[in-house]
Amino acid sequence: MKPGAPTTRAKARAATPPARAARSPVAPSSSQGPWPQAGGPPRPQPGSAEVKSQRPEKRMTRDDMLALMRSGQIGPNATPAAPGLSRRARASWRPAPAPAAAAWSAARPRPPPGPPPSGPASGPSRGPCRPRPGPGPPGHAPAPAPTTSEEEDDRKKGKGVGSSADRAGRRARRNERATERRVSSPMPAASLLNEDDEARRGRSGRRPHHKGGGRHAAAALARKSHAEVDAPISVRTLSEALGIKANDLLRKLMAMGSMATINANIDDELAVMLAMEFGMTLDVVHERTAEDDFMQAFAPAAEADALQPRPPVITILGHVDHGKTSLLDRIRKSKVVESESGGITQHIGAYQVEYNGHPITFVDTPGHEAFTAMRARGANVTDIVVLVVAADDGVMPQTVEAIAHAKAAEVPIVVALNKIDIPNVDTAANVSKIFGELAQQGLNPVEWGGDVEVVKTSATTGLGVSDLLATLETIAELHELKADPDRPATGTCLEASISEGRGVVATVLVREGTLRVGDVVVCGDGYGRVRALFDDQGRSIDKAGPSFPCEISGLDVVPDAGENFAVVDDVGRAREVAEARRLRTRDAAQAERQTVTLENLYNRMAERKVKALNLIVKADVQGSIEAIIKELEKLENAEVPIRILLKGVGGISESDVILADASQAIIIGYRVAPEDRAITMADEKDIEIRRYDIIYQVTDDVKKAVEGMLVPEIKEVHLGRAVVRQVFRISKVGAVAGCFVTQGVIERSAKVRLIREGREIYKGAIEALKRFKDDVKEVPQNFECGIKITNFDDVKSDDVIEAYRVDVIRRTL
Ligand SMILES: Nc1nc2c(ncn2[C@@H]2O[C@H](COP(=O)(O)OP(=O)(O)OP(=O)(O)O)[C@@H](O)[C@H]2O)c(=O)[nH]1
Repeated sequence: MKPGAPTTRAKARAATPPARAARSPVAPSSSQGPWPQAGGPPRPQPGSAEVKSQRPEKRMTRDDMLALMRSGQIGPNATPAAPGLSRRARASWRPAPAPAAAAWSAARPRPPPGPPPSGPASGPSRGPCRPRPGPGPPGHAPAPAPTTSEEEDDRKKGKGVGSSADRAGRRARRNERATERRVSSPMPAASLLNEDDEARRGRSGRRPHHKGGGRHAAAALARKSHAEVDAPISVRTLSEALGIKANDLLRKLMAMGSMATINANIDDELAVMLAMEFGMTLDVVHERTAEDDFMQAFAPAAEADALQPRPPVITILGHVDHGKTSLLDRIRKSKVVESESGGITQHIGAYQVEYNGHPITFVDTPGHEAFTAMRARGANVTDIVVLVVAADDGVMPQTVEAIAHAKAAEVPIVVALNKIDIPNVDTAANVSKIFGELAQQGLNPVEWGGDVEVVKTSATTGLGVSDLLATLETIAELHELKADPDRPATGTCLEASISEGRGVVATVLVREGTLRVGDVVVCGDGYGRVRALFDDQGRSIDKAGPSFPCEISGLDVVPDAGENFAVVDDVGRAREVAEARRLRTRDAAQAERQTVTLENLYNRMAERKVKALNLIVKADVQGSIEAIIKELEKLENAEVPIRILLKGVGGISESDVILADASQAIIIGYRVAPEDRAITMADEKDIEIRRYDIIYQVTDDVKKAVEGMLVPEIKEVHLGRAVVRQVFRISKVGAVAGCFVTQGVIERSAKVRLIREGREIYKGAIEALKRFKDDVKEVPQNFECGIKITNFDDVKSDDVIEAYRVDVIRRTL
């Protein structure tokens, strides 16, 4: 990547809506003293109410800017009389919130006219930023304005606070810190130039002439070659930032194939390109969002000293029925497997066990193919994977898949060769066959000179289980797993659901820090204060440290499994992050809907003729929904699309029934019950609510329903042929063909086709089939018979009657 090229993160930031309104104000230092005003009202004093609502009141116009430049207050020749004029102050008529950047001359030498800077322009050349520090990393009090202590120190030490050199130095330091806090798009125009452009510019020292850039481009070059603009960028704000008439920008945009209006927002990249067209570099400044601050919580611990050993997180993976739950059961000496519906693990479970006085965390993931996504998550939170392979079955498709997940997570794998108690499986031949299968998947057993430990186990007898634990302990020790228990907790949501009486309950795995009752957490789109914490045995606990799995209640909405969570320092900030996320989720969903509408307009019109199976899926936990959806995806077919109109965690409500009624949908309740009113309404409206607690029953039923809706296949089966030898005309009956069956059989119920001179004359049914005077059901080859064709009397000698049957074949998926 070219230095300074836009990064994915920058793009993501660009897409992040600013959360300005709720941002914490910056408390100005008491030592700042009087501040030069840019013609605006007096600067508010620290702690005053005015400080708390510092928003731009008026954007600076180009004329304003020119007036300031003329007066010498800003610009390259700014006089020391206006040394502290902030960029914000330059850009808007409003009180400066805090001591800002020094004049251009102090903090950022103004780039000379001519070629814009090439290479990374994200360094000092990005220049001063307005001081708008974020509220600090989650879990911490908002950082004080960083200038305060230094200035106070200087003041106390009697340093020449008033000397302009000192002031400039301090301001430069402040600017550096402020730049670190600021989220600025590292997307200088120079980075978007292609090599040719750069080469051309390098040779000539000037930007190539752009047709249409015109006089204003030249003027811009003469005025300045670099600008900053706050996101979101409208044509108007860009025009003000660049000092180029909005009409010129609009014309240029049109030439670039983009229609816009003066108030339309344009994206960062386009703005940077537009600035380039006028020979300028542009930095897009994004207000630091609550999300940006929130994400800091996941940064690795800064202090190595703070790290302490933590329990390993071990995930059990493997093919269905190879004994994962039984093995974990044996390890826990509990009986989880007996409580599972249909004997299949349906949810992710996480447990902590003690071995040799050390805790080990186990994550049990279901082995059913439908739970691939869940398993993937399991592999991603884990330190070590135990791959359970049944000794009587060997490496199976989901074993291979599990290996892929473990490899993707780059974690060590220990193989538990389970069910070794089954007679005749612990033979050299069988074991070496399985070793071969493992080696084929890149897991070379230690016994074969590789590095993968294979431990023979029996969940039934307990054989080898302690060897397995000892192996895991050794590997964990080798990896020196550590975490900082003293920082605000972060971790992963493994599962979440709504529980009656407890509200949203999430199973989380703490990765760093310590989670406590009363902590405010953000998890996915949800937030809330942790009302209660429970361990894997359902016991109430006060806190959960690193690698500890626990259930939390108190979130306001059900987060998606796999979402990260972090503790933040107050509910307001948590709400801000969660609400911004929900907004983005909604916008994304809306954008998706719109895209579908536009892109598939014709398809959709055609679709109206197509039958579809509409479903509403309600389930106990998010993971179940994912699993059901994944299974249903396998039933996808062009003829009967399966439309999941609504999917959600929780019981079946009246509104679900209303939706089902309006859309002729079937409601699928997976391990949830309908509310009483929903049952009554469903009865009234004849809506089908189908309840399940085993996943394959859902898919079996949906499959049958889809198959029932497929247009059946119609197949003609030839039965026989008869030649008309003579025609009998009988009053009140009509023409009866006296025939000889030349091939096959003529059945009374058959359909017939009358062929004359090789051409089909008529297609119909047999009204009567007789042998002599008797009605018969069929007449075989080489026999004579009388055939009366329904509603057809134009039969002639030598006509051929072909009999056939129409089979309607139900289609399957
Ligand atoms: N003989 C024998 N049977 C075992 C052993 N381990 C598990 N089983 C049996 O194998 C079957 C499946 O065991 P589970 O523990 O449910 O298997 P699982 O891999 O967790 O299955 P899913 O949760 O469906 O993925 C059960 O009937 C167990 O009793 C073992 O070591 N020996």
